[in-house]
Amino acid sequence: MTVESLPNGVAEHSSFEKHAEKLLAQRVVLKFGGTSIGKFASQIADICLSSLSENKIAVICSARSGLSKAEGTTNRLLKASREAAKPDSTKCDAIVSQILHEHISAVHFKSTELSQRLQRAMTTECRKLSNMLATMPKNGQVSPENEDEVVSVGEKLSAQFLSMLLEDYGVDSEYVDLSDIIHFEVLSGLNQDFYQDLAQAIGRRIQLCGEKVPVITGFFGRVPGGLLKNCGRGYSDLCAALVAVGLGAQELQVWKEVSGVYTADPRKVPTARLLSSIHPNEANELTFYGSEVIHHFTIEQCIPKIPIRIKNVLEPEGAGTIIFLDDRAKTDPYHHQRPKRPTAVTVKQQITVVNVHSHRKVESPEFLAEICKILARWSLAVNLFELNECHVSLAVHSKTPFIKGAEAQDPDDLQIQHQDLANAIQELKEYGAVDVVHNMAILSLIGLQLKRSIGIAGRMFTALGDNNINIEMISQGASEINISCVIAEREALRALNVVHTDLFTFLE
Ligand SMILES: Nc1ncnc2c1ncn2[C@@H]1O[C@H](COP(=O)(O)OP(=O)(O)O)[C@@H](O)[C@H]1O
Ligand SMILES: N[C@@H](CC(=O)OP(=O)(O)O)C(=O)O
Repeated sequence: MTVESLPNGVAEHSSFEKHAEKLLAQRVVLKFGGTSIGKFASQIADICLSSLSENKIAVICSARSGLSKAEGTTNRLLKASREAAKPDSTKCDAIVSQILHEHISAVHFKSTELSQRLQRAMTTECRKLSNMLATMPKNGQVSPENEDEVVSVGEKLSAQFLSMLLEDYGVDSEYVDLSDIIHFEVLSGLNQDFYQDLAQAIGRRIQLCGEKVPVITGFFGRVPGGLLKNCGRGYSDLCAALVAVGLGAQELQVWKEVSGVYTADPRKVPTARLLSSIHPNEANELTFYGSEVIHHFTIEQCIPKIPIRIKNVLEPEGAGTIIFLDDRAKTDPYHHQRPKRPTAVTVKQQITVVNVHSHRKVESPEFLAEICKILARWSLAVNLFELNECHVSLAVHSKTPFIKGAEAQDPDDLQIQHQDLANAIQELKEYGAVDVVHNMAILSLIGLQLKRSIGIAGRMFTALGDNNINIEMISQGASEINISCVIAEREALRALNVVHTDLFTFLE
């Protein structure tokens, strides 16, 4: 229909134009986390409706969690896959029944027909899961491919749920399963070419939905070597980024239960302030050093093309925090002359410090090379590294650092990681005297402005010293936007508040 063919005057014309604009407009991609889907499904439906009135949208879902991620569907599925690999396990059916029961009890639709359709679809999905678990090899090992296939059921269930919920709200929607989207050749591993091809494949698949709102699994496969193994938990953020790139979206919105990125974790620092924007490098550094607001692969994929906005499902009208390249300097000529201050402070707990004093039986370069080889052999990710020719101090996280939501990991995994650390320490002893200090934390001050400011590090260390907080190790310079130090874990919360008060509240 053309504008001229519209039967009546201006009102129709403007509503037509609005419709045409919407058709031509780039999409907004909305990603919802598992706990939000578990606790706030009706708010999510309202958010989608409100966004739809202005934009074309695409929706990505993580697997449903009840009250916490630790008790969420993904954790239950991981447990089921481990159980299925045992020769004598009898627990799989009970886990699958519990997952199905939790999903079915969350369905409170107006339409009985839709409720029944969804219940049937979810029952079929869980029956397929049971069969899959029953036929898995019983050799105590779960292959990455089998683990992925089991875990993907979480996102399949939640995306089907949300798609039908939107239907129940009168929105024409389509469930999109990306668990078998990879049908192109993966030539050399999961590099940027792979992610580019994947984003294009995802974009093509979603375009098939036409005018329907795509509700997409936050899980994509079949990833060579496994999605979980390659990307870790929190992969739905990455999936959302690829959807956004594949669609050339105008913005990726990651909806959470916090209003955005704050100057410190708002659950730990009551005076923390919401940041209206944050540079991608700062956001990545925050994620790595304990403020896991978003999986860092997400940022890598979206930036510089697509801005990411963190928003709160419980406060949808808030602007949230935008993660994008810093153009404040362009729009605000006085930006660089203002008092230099850090952007945020964060703390990473469960750190072990390992000090190795060389017994000088090998030359210094060999000593350092051997230490690095041992760390690589036991897959230990070192958060801080301090060295001179015959002494090395390492701050190691007892959990794999890039895993968002690592606190939700299974105790078995943690046991393996502790064992890896113990094995590494044993090998390090061949090269020197080793002492190990457990129960430490890394406190990090983060900000692009740090490289241009004088005296901030001194001020941070003085604030800690004035409050009798002992500093075990200092790192400044490896990253020019981060000043970190190691302190006792029992002081972590107090240190965070002390530094926040001194550098964010008083440094105005
Ligand atoms: N600087 C920070 N700004 C905002 N949230 C932070 C920060 N540091 C840590 N967090 C924590 O990150 C979490 C992110 O929100 P949440 O909705 O709980 O995550 P998810 O969607 O992964 O379940 C919150 O628990 C919050 O306390
Ligand atoms: N369900 C997956 C993926 C994910 O991203 O979860 P969430 O969006 O709830 O953090 C996990 O638990 O890791």
